[in-house]
Amino acid sequence: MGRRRPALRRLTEVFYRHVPEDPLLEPVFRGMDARHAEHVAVWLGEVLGGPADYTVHHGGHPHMIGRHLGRGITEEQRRRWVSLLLDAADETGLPADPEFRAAFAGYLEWGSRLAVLFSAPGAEPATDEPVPHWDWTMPPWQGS
Ligand code: HEM
Repeated sequence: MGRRRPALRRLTEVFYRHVPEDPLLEPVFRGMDARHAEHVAVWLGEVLGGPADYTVHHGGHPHMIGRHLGRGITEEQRRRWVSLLLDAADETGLPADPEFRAAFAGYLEWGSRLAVLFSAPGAEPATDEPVPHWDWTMPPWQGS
């Protein structure tokens, strides 16, 4: 998935370019770290089977958890985050085959719901876990 890094970088760049225009998400990301988009692209690459660069260079799973702690992400914000990221996938021409998009949307649903849980006030999530690996098993559709 190292070869997919440029596509994921474009994805997160476009996503975070739109975030300041979004009233629900703008306050969440105000003052965000300038390298955030790049780091999230590296994270997604590792999750989707690419090199373990987030684990090796960016603090791995504990760092990702730490960046969400105490933020109190709401269901509305989570839903908008997923929706904007899927819009950015279209805008940047990420592969549109049903199998990839189903897996990608599934990961975003799963991960963003966890983000709501571990960003809640008082949550004490385990941090000593590896970066997850998302796989997909649907074979390409053979219909005519
Ligand atoms: C699948 C779901 C998600 C993934 C994979 C993800 C991934 C990440 C990663 C890897 C970081 C740390 C970046 C770094 O190392 O600098 C991060 C930070 C952050 N995330 Fe998420 N995230 C998810 C969901 C969300 C949601 C739903 C929100 C809010 C609506 C959110 C808000 C933030 C914020 C505010 C930061 C800190 C930004 C900064 O660097 O200042 N995340 N996320």
